[in-house]
Amino acid sequence: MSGNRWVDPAPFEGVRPRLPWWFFLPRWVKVVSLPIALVVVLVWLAVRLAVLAVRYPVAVICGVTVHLIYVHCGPWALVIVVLSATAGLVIWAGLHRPSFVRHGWHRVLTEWRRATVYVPQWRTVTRLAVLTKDSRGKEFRPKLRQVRSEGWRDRVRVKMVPAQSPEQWEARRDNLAHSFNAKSCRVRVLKPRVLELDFIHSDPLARAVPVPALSDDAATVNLKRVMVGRTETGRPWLLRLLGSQLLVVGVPGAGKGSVLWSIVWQLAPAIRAGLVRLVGIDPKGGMELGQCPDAFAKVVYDNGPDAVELLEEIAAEVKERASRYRGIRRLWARSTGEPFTVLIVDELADVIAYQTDKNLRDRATRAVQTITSQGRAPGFAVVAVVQDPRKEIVGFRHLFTTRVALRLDEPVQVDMVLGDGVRQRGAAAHEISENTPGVAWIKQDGHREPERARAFHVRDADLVELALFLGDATVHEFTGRPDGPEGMAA
Ligand SMILES: Nc1ncnc2c1ncn2[C@@H]1O[C@H](COP(=O)(O)OP(=O)(O)OP(=O)(O)O)[C@@H](O)[C@H]1O
Repeated sequence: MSGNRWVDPAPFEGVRPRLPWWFFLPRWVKVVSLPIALVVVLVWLAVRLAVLAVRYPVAVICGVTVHLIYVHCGPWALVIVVLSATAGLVIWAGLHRPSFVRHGWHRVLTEWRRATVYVPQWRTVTRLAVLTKDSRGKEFRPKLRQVRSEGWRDRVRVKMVPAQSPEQWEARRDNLAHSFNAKSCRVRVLKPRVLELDFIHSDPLARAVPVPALSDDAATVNLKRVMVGRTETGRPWLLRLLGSQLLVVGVPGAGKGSVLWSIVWQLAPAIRAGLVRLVGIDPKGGMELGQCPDAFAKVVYDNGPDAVELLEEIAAEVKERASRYRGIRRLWARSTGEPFTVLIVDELADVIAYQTDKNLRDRATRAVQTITSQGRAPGFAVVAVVQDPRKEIVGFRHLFTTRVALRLDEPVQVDMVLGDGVRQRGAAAHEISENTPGVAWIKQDGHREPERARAFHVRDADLVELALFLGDATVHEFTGRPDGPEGMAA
C-alpha cells in the first residue's frame, strides 16, 4: 500500500504440477496400450541388464558364479573354488605380470572406479562444472560412456550435449581433475560430439629409462623407426629420421642432450657400418657434441665461418644428390650406396640468430633452410636443438616435420613448437616437472594426437662406451671439399 490507495496483491504464481502427456489420454487407449508399454519396459530392462553385464563383466560373472556354486554345491565348494581362483591369479601374476596387470588387474580397477567414482559423481560434477545445459525446463547432461582404467590414468569417454564444444571441456580440465581426485585431466576429441578425458593419477615416466644394449647389427637400424625412449603408454618412442626433419626445444636442463644422444646411440651400428653419416655443429664450444666426437664424420665447435661453410657444403650436397636422383627415385634408400646423413645442430639459434655477423647469419639461415626443405628425398635429416622457439629465432619452424617439446616455460611456447591446438589436446609441455628431464611432448606431421615420452638417459659412462664402439667406425670421404676447415674434427 502507498498512502490511502489500495494496491492489488500480486496474483499467486505457484508452479503447476506437470503431468505427463499420456495422463490425458482416454481410458480405453490406456487399456489397449498397456501390454505394448509392458513389452517396451521389459525390453528396456533387458537392454539395461546387457549393458550392465558389458560394463561390469568381472563383477557380473563373479557374482553369478558365486551364487550358482553356493546354491548348487554349498559353502565348502565355494571356499575351494575361491581359494583355487586366488591361487590361479597369483600364479598368472608370477608367470606373466604384464598380461595379468593388463587383462586382470586393470579390468577390475576399471569396474571399481566406474562404480565408485565416475557413476556416482558424474551428474553432480558436470552440473557444478556447468557442463550441463537447461532448455525449456529440460536438462541436457553429457553422457558417461566407456571407462578404462590403466592404473596411472583413467580414460573416460564422454558424449557431449548438443551445441557444446571441446573448448568448454578444456576450460574445465582443472575442475574435473580435482573433482575426480586426479592430478590432471587431458581432453581429446575422438569424433564429433565424443571426447575422451584422461584423468592422470601418476606419471609412468617418473623413472629414468636406461639405454638399451648397443647392437652390433646395422640391419637392426630402421631409419623410419628409431627408438629413442619410451612413451607413457609403455610403447617404444619411435622417431622417423628418413623423410623427416626434427626440431627439439627445451629450456636449459630439460634434457635436450638425452634426445640427441639417444638418436646417436640407436644409429651407432649404422654409423659404424658406414650406412649413416653424422655431421655436427656445436656452437657451445663442444660442450655437448665434444663428448663423443668419434660419432661424427665432421663436427664444428663454434658458430663462425667454419660452421657456415659446413652448412653450405651440406646444402650443396643436398642439391647435387637431388639432381642426380631426379626422375630415378623419390626417396633415399640404402641401395643407393650413399650414406644417410644426419646433421645435428646443438643450439641452432647460435648459428642462425645470435651470430653477430649479418652476412654469416644470413648464409647459415639459407643453408639450413635448403637442407630442411630439400633434404628429405636425397637422404638428409636435420636434428636441430633450440632453447628459444620464437619466430624471430627460428622463422622456419614449419619446415620441421617432427617437433619435440621438452620442458618449456610458458604455454605460448608450447603452441610455437607443437602448433596451434596441440596444447589443448593435452600436450602441456610447460607443465613437465623439473624432476623429469628427458620427458617431452612430440608432434609428428600427419599424426593428429601428440605423444608424451621420455628419452633414454644417456650417461657419461654410456658416451664412453659409445666412443669405444665407434672408435673403429668407417671414415667416409666427404665430397666437395677435400681439406676440412679449421675447428673440425673428422
Ligand atoms: N632422459 C633423461 N633421463 C634422466 N635424466 C636425464 C635425461 N636427460 C637428461 N637428464 C639429466 O638432466 C640433466 C640436464 O640434462 P641435459 O644437459 O641433457 O639438458 P639440456 O637440455 O641439454 O641442458 P643445456 O641446455 O644446459 O645443455 C643432466 O643431469 C642429465 O643427467
